[in-house]
Amino acid sequence: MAPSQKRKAIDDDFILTISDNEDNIPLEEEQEVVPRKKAKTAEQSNKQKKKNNKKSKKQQQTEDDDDEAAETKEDDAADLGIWGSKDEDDGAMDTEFQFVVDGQNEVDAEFDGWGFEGAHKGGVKGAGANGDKKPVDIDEIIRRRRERKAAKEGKTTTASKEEDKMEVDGDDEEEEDDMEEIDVDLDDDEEGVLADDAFGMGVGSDVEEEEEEKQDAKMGGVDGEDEEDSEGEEGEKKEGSDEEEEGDASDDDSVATAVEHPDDVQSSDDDEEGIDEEEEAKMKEFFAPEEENQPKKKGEMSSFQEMSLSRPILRGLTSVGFTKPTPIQAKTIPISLMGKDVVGGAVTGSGKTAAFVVPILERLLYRPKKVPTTRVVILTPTRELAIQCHAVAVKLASHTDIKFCLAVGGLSLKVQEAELRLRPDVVIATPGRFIDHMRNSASFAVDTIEILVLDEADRMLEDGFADELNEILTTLPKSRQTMLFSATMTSTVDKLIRAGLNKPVRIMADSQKKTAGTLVQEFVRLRPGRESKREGYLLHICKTLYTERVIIFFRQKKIAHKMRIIFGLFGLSCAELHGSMNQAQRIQSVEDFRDGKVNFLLATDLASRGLDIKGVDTVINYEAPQTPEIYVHRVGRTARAGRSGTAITLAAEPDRKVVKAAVKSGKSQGAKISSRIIDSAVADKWQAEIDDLEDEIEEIMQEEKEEKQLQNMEMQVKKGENMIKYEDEISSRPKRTWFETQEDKKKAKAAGRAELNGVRDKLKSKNEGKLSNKDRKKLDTMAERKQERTYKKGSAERAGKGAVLNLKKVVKKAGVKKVGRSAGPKKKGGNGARGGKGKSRR
Ligand SMILES: Nc1ncnc2c1ncn2[C@@H]1O[C@H](COP(=O)(O)OP(=O)(O)OP(=O)(O)O)[C@@H](O)[C@H]1O
Repeated sequence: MAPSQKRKAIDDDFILTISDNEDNIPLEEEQEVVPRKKAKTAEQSNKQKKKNNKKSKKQQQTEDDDDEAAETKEDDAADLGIWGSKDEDDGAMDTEFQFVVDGQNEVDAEFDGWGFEGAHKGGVKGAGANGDKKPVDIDEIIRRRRERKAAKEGKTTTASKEEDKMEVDGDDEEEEDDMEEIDVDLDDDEEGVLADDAFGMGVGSDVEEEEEEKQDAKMGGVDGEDEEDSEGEEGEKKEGSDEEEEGDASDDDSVATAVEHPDDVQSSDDDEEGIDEEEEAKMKEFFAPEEENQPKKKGEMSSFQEMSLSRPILRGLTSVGFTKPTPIQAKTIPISLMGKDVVGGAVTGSGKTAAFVVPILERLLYRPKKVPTTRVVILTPTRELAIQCHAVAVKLASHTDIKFCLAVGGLSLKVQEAELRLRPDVVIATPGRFIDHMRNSASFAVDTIEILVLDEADRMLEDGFADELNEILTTLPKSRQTMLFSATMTSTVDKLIRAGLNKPVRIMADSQKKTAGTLVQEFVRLRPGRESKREGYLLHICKTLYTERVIIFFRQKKIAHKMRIIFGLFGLSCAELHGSMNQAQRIQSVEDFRDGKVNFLLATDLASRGLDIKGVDTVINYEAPQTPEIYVHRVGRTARAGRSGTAITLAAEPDRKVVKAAVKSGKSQGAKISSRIIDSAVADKWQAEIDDLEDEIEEIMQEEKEEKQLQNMEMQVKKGENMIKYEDEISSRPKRTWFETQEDKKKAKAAGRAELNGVRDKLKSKNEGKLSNKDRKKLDTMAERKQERTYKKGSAERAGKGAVLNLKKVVKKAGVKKVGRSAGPKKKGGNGARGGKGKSRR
């Protein structure tokens, strides 16, 4: 178990390494590397390194070996600084900070972004080989149907009828709206940000609808019934025994089910708005003093060379084209090298991964090597993210002998067990699979872990992961260094306590920014009653406006899949990415999109966090996500690393709350926000085209279902045969155990859903376990939205007076009744992992 030694007090001048074993020197060019003892000696080694590093030619010019030049450079750096010349160091990214994105001479010729090699090597399951489930190919179904149809009609054409039609339509369309893009001030009033009539402000809030409300409430089933549509985010719950048998068992066991919408319910950004005195005091107590995260001199760390990094690490950085640290890297690397706990936040696409990977690698260079030992664990909420993080780490460590193991669900347990037996230095995992190995892989021990990283930490600290995280945190040695990162990093102490941090240094780069400065945010307003035309709007956008390198986010798998069929029918090349797919399919989709084989990636929030796919030009939100935080992550898939990008959100009434928050936050940071007007007639025309295909869509779904059933049957037969053939071996395998019962798992899943969707339980807890009529109404509106019943008429409208009257009434009402802005229910304190009781392990 955990070694009992306590973390020593840290001398600022002394940079901790994983080991102080001086016999251990990095793999290559020994003479180049000076094992670090004191920061002062590192300065000398820097000079040596710089000499040998062609990459740093520029710096070399200014910082030659003589002290004078070095001083001049230091002054220059202090003037410019990564935080800008004029600023007081407020943590914001220098507006002049430039990512050096492409064209670096020494970037590995083969380097083309992060790949999924790790997953392929890790024995990705369900790839269609060895009798595994093959994906059912929608395009193939569409093609077959067309061929059949053509044969029936005596035609030989395989071209899409719809395509032809659209070509005819195309011309007038271009002339129509087309895309009157204007910079509209969405902030029509102080309070509202959006106009009173924006996004159907009145719809769904009319008292006269109470009757209907009750009626709807009787329909019930807002929760439960949605299980099937549930969102797959981490999807690790069923791992372990099930996974091995099922192959892709964890695909539908999501934590993050999209069920409810936070419309009119406090969102978490409300929670965090305005830190009260109590919280401030807690923060002061919890975090290390502010000065500890300040570099000694401004601009001190404006290059990697100045961070005393060893040559193999510098070479790794060079090989991926990182010449200059981003602000979060510049701030985090020196502090992390000291062994301090870190809570880090920086805008999406600003290089957080390297911010924690680089210091880890640097420290590992000096580890004792006689006995291979696993010292580092990096946990992420999704498999794709872990695979990507593994790729980044492997690439950055390409000039070292550091070993990695990728331990995520959906990849072969056996391969991972074999790798873990060799005690790799770093394990990159999703929580479920990590626990599985902790409990069931005999040769894997965690009592040697010295560093733990939680990537997308705010997500990991949510209720859905609570049990898993507690299990991990209480098992890992308490003396570890812990680092948390996210673009939406919470500073709320009660939440952070869970992570078992020890006086963490809080590093918030780009603190005033929530989205990248290079991002343009567009909103397409769907007025009341037009929500049912969403598909038409989307198709119009994808056919005529944003036609390549587009990720489209959906809240439900079901809708994403339907849209995938529609896209196929309209000749748009696309791939899906959600929790109903097995791991091989998920990886295939990302690869197809990354490699440009398809233009559109139709994804759920499984893909909203962390994915770094080069050259994504556009993110489309088919509807607003559940929370402003998820919005930030979704739109952060584009405009990364200094590149430009556009996010476009279809915003109807149910999206109002999140859109409002996004606009408000965007405006406050001076983001580029505009309203895109799309002629409703055009959207209607596309919608009509889609509606005409409704039967065909149904039939395709049916055909797909039958094909899947057939495949399942074949798999069952194969499984049965294997059972007979290898009965002895299979029955002699020790049964894998899990720390949670099925019941616990269900609860955790429900908690995850509630936290992500953030609504029903909060509402209930507000009112002693009961839902008020008003709250029920909100939930019903959400349920209605889910059922795709799109617009509910008010009594005025039913009486033929039109929606306007309704709206007026609401506006009038709003004038009388001031809507309060409460801080929202405060969550109780965390579990305190350090002091928490660990469940006994086998
Ligand atoms: N120092 C650097 N110089 C140039 N490019 C960099 C540097 N550091 C990171 N990048 C690039 O920036 C991109 C984003 O990095 P990364 O994925 O780590 O961002 P992130 O902050 O973790 O984003 P998210 O919050 O979305 O997870 C990557 O493509 C990476 O290659």
